[in-house]
Amino acid sequence: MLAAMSTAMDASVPVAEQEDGTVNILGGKKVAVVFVLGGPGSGKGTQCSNIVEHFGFTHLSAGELLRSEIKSGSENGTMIDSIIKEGKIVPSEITVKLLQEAMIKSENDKFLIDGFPRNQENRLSFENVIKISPEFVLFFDCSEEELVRRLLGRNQGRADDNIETIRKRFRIFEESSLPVVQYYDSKGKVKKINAAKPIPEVFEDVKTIFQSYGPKAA
Ligand SMILES: Nc1ncnc2c1ncn2[C@@H]1O[C@H](COP(=O)(O)OP(=O)(O)OP(=O)(O)O)[C@@H](O)[C@H]1O
Ligand SMILES: Nc1ccn([C@@H]2O[C@H](COP(=O)(O)O)[C@@H](O)[C@H]2O)c(=O)n1
Ligand SMILES: [Mg+2]
Repeated sequence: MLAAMSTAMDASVPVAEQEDGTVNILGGKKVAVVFVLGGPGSGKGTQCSNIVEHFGFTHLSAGELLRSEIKSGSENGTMIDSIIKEGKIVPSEITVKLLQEAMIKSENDKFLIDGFPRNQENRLSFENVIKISPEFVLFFDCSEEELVRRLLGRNQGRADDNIETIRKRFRIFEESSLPVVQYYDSKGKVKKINAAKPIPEVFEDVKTIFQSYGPKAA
């Protein structure tokens, strides 16, 4: 539902109310949000970079935001660090606040939210705080055997890319993240990609999905 309200960001931008009559964290500015999910190492970050380059989205990786929070020496840093090393999921209020700050700071109206929502608590917290429904969920599907190979070969110095934590991350993915994918699937919102193919071939399939968002502005 469009309403002629002014926003803090740009008074000329049309604003949208949610179904419950409340407005989103961007003062009601209409934005496109795509959640990007898939097992650890399925290529979410790799493909998000391609989507940013071709379609002008802003990429917000929940994992990256949490790692930056650790590096910044914030009061929650030590707690976040130990949760990530255990492959567990950080309390939603922390992650949603980081996403909220990043979205408010950005002037873009198209966001890829990578690695989120990781569980139903994440999903509900985003719905309640951010008040934006995703356009769709991009889901990268790949076998665990291939994912282990990729994660052990990633070499980016991540504290969770060791076989012990990788196994824990897979279990959390199955127990907590797949139910979120199933939830959105039941609403017809999941676009599943075969992520076992080489990177350029995966991107060909991704491109087909994003075609309607047009090329990145020059
Ligand atoms: N289709 C692919 N085929 C082979 N290797 C790939 C493919 N996609 C990504 N990779 C490689 O696999 C590793 C993991 O990719 P990436 O970091 O994009 O995954 P991710 O889903 O973001 O993982 P995480 O959830 O751990 O952040 C990287 O080294 C990347 O170069
Ligand atoms: N919504 C999220 C996303 C991530 N985490 C934690 O960060 C780790 C790394 O995430 P990547 O997406 O970069 O793989 C992940 O294993 C979680 O520990 C989180 O808690 N909540
Ligand atoms: Mg990633």
